[in-house]
Parts: sequence; C-alpha cells; structure tokens
Amino acid sequence: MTDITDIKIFDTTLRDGEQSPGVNLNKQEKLEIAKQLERLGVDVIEAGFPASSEGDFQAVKLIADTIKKSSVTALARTKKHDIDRAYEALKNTPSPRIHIFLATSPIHREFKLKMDKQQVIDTSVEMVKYSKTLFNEVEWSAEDASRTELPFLAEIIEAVIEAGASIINLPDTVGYTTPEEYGEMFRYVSENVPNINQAILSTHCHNDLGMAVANSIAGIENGATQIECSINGIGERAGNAALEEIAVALHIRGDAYPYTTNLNLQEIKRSSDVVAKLTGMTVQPNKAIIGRNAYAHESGIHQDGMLKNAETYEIISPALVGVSADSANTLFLGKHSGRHAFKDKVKSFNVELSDEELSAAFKNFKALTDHKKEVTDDDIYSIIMEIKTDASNIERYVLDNFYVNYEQDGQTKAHIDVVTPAGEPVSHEVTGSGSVEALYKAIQEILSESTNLLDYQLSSVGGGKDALAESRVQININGQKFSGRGTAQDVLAASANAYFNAVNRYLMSEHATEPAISVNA
Ligand SMILES: CC(=O)SCCNC(=O)CCNC(=O)[C@H](O)C(C)(C)COP(=O)(O)OP(=O)(O)OC[C@H]1O[C@@H](n2cnc3c(N)ncnc32)[C@H](O)[C@@H]1OP(=O)(O)O
Ligand SMILES: CC(C)C(=O)C(=O)O
Repeated sequence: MTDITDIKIFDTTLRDGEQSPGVNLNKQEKLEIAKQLERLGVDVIEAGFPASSEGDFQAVKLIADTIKKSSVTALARTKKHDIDRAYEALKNTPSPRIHIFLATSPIHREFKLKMDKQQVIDTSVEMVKYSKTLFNEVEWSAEDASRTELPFLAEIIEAVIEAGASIINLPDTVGYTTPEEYGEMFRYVSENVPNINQAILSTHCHNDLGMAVANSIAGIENGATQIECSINGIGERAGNAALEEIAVALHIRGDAYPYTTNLNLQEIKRSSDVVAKLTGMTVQPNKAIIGRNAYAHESGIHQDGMLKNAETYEIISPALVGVSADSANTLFLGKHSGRHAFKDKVKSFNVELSDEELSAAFKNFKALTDHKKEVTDDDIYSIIMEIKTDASNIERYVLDNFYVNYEQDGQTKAHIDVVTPAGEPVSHEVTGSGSVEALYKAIQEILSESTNLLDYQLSSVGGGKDALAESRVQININGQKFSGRGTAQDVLAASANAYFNAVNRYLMSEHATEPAISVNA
C-alpha cells in the first residue's frame, strides 16, 4: 500500500499575490482574506512584508493578532531591520514564523546583489542565526533556486540548516523550469545535503510558462512537503501556482498523487470570490476549478451526455469546491445546445408543454441564440410563455414587418406590414412624434377593431447588453381591457408584439365560450 504524505499549504496570496501589478490591499481587506484563508484551512498564511511599508506592517500585525488556527508568517530580506520589523508585527501570533530570503543564482549574485558565493552563504547564515534569536521557526528561501548551480545550492542549504532554518524553500522565481528539472532539483538536494532531515522542503512556483502547478506537484513527488501557492494563482507577473488547482488535482487524482492536505475544499469558491473582489483581479471564465465556465457545458452532445450520466463530461462536481448548482450553470443554453437540454430546462420551470409546443419553443429558442450570446432562464421562460399563450389556432393578426424612421422635421415615420385575421396582407404608414407613438398609431389605424392604449411598460429580461426587451401593454377594446406581452431583441419589436398580443387575446376571447383571458373586464 502507498503511504499518504501530508502536504502543508503555505498561502502567499497576501504577499506574493499582492505583488500583482495594480493590487493594493488595505489592512481590513487583508484581514478579511486572512480570515477566509483560515476557514479554507491553509497551514501557513504569509501576511506580507512588514519592512516594505508602514501600511503592510500594520496589516501583518492585525492579521497576526487576529488569526489563531493558521500559522502566520512574513517576508524579510537578509537584513536585521527587515527581520526586526517582521518580529514586531508577528510577535503576538501563537506560532510565528519568519521567512527570509536571499538570491542564490549566478545572475542574481553578480548583477543584483553584487555578492560572491561565499558572501551569499555568510549573509544567509548570519541572518538565519539572528532570526533564530527571535523566532522558533525560520524559513529560508533560495531566491531563483531553479537557476542556481546544484552543488552550490546543496552547500548553502546545509549551512542554513546548520544555522537553524527548519524550512527550506526552493523557488522557481521566474517560472522558467520544467517539471522534470524542478523535481530533479529536489531529488538532488534530498540526496546531497547531509542534514536535510532536520528541515522540510518547500516549493514556490511562478506561472510564466504556465507550469507552476505541474512544477509544484513535481516538487512534492521528489521530497517537498510544503507548497507555496496563492488563491486564483495571483502573484508577481503571470502569478503563482494556483492553490485551488493544486488542492483539487491532489484530491481528484488521489490515485496518482498519494497526498493529503488540511484544506476544506468547500471553501475554495468563497475564497476565490473574496480574493477576486478585494484585489479587483477578476477570474477568467475558463479558469480551472473556479472559472464561471468550469462546470458549464454548452454543446448539445455534451449536454445530452451530462443528462444521461454527468460523469461522461464532468470530472469535478461543482459542490466539491462550494460552487452552488445555480451558479455552476451546468447546462448552459446557447447556440450549440440541443433538444435534450432544452427539454430539461423546460421541466425545471414546472411547465407542461405538448410535443408540438416543445418543438415550437425549441425553434424560437434556437432562433434567439442566433442573436443572443447567452440565453438566460428568463429568456427561456418568456419563450415558453409566448408559446403557452399563443393564439395560433385562431385567426389573428400577424405582424409581418415594420420599420420606424426619424424624419428631418422631428417627426417619426412608422411603416407596418400586417396579415389580417382574414389572411389579407395590408400595409400602413403614419407619422407621429416618437417611435412608439408612431408605431402604435400605425397599428391602431390598421386594425378593424377600435382600440386605445391604457398602459405601456418596457423592461429588459435577463442580463447583459444583449438582454431581451419585454413590453407589457393594456388596451381597451369594446369596453373591455386586455393585456398583452411581447418580447424581442429590439424594444420597438417587443412593443409591437405586445400590442398585437393584446388584440389577438381579444380575438381569442371572441372565439372562446368564456372570455378567460380578458383582465379586469
Ligand atoms: C522574488 C520576490 O518576490 S522577493 C520580494 C519582492 N517584494 C518586494 O520587493 C515588495 C516590497 N519591497 C519594497 O517595498 C522595497 O523594495 C523595499 C522597502 C524592500 C526596499 O526598498 P529600497 O531600499 O528602496 O530598495 P530597492 O527595492 O530599490 O532595492 C532592493 C535592495 O535590496 C537588496 N536586496 C534584494 N534582495 C535582498 C535580500 N534578500 N536580502 C538583502 N538585500 C536584498 C537589493 O540588492 C537592493 O540593494 P541596494 O539598494 O544595495 O542595491
Ligand atoms: C521570496 C521568494 C519566496 C519568492 O517570492 C520568489 O522567489 O518568487
């Protein structure tokens, strides 16, 4: 039987995540995120870099003073001032940890730090020892470890462990490495650092080549037991390894990855939402695990498969990560949807449709998808109601075509082509002082019945700029009031449909034994 290894989750949303260009969290916002990270069950919260500003010092302090279950840490350069500031900020947390770093790669040593190898070792050792006078737990990071000579990496790691570091983090700072290379670095360190069993190894991967999650997993497959990652994968440049992707990959592919974490997966969606909202970094729709399309299926063949057995196309249940069935929008109805999914949606409204009504509704739905990217539940309900209240079995007015033009003198011309209940095509043109006024005047003048408008309302159905327009009218015919409703992409078409709907309801009532559809008569 394979042993299961416990992996510690070190969340750096509030430190590396906040290094995302344009993100600037105040201390209350950072605290809200920290509280959510604690609910999510992360083992370590990296709350910030206290020496970087007074604001970040105060934020780290507030988090350290408040958070009790997760361990709170903060970043510091190998400088006494940075370490002292971190201590002042962290001293009230039950299990404080300092995270100090120094770059080890040739390019950083030569051009950025202007230090040789020995200076990098000596500075790191001295500052780990100093940190140890203040903190029980010292994490040391070899910045740009993945571009560092392996023998030098092994040498410096042995020295800092000897000085008191108990967590050794090996970042792929610039997101350059491949999973094979990153895994090989951990294997090399595990095999070539004599005192490595006195420390735990940690991954910290950036996503410049889109391999941060794969690299982090390669790290734990080769000896690391801590993963540094961030919610929604935010962080410097292309970001860090996404916490939610690692957590769910380890869970869903437990057969391939024998690891556990302390994370409460059901808090993933909420964590993602809080971070997206407070940082202003919205999540791309197709983002794995938490993107709005992650559980949505649009094409008819996929939807049919989903209805027959969800596992045909779904490897993760949205409920696993706290995505509600409603927001999962599992069967997204759009241009590529088929009859099975449409029928399923109709059923969810508890409306009975005959086979003919269903076919007519499906036809109208497909026609709508040619104009509208996202067809909402409201749109579909409107289509169903149109069908349910349709007067197609009686003679009625059919609006064939219309247009409305603005004239130079401020007048509006409306032209309509209608087929009458007797089946005759007729056209009429009028001018009026506004679009709806002119259109309704043309309709009133073309009807054999004498009608007048009592009430007119216009609203939008569904969201987005391509939402449907819905118009409701009440008209008076022969002393009786009839209501009408019309939906269309265009507000004038919806208005015309509503008027004809009311007139046709009158015609229906004339044919019925009881005028069931007249209102307030
Ligand atoms: C890979 C990472 O993510 S590392 C973390 C990066 N995060 C941040 O930098 C965010 C917070 N940073 C800041 O607010 C500022 O950079 C500060 C306050 C830390 C420092 O600001 P300044 O003193 O103005 O220095 P500046 O940022 O311009 O340059 C960095 C200096 O630190 C030095 N340095 C860089 N890393 C380290 C280190 N690990 N230990 C010691 N010194 C370091 C640089 O060599 C440079 O030194 P120099 O001034 O002698 O050339
Ligand atoms: C400071 C270290 C951990 C870092 O953020 C990096 O190397 O990317």
